[in-house]
Amino acid sequence: MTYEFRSYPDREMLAIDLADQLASELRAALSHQDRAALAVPGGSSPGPVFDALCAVSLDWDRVDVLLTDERWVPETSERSNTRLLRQRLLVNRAAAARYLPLYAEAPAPEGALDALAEAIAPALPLSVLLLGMGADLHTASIFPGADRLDEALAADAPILLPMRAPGAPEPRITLGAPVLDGAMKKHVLIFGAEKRAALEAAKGRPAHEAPINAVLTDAVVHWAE
Ligand SMILES: O=C1O[C@H](COP(=O)(O)O)[C@@H](O)[C@H](O)[C@H]1O
Repeated sequence: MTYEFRSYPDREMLAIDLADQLASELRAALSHQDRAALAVPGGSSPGPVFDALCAVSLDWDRVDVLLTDERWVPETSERSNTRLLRQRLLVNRAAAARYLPLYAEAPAPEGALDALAEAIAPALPLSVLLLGMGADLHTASIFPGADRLDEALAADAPILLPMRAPGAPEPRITLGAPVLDGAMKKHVLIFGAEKRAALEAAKGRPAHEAPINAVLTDAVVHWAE
């Protein structure tokens, strides 16, 4: 597993530069295919990247945008990744993109899983993927110790899986590792010394202990303090 590690002087420069790279890769994908699919994380890290990316000029109406994972909470919740996306990415020029949701009103992810996966399937493979990572080495909602970890990491994992984990306060829904790993371009966004050290310490560990390792081959990791 080899990945490139890019260190930036600060988070603002990282956000601008990374948004620029994502935009270039989307443009390149759109130059030889009708539509491109962009998958992005939720959580606390990607907001500034979204702020820069939503303003770039590209054929957004030919871009499908989806989350890598969602917390099973309504959009009114502060913890909703969809809410973040609607506020910070699906605005400005990027408002023209087609959004493929990872949440529907149902008491649990199992109640909406098939319909959500069916809508995503035609947009695959992902053209451009941006992932986040927790200090526990989870990525998307593939957590160490999660109930369906083995299933999510398997070569024949479904597109979408429900997930429950000790480190996650609510049920989750997540893209499976093969869909993530199969993206044409892969980027991981991490901030802070703790995550950098965790990623370094993850080298050589099996993916069920360090899920991030399932998606790192040929990825670019973007880091700032
Ligand atoms: O819960 C989640 O966590 C990860 C990492 O989030 P961060 O707040 O540490 O940046 C995120 O990538 C994922 O999409 C989200 O659901």
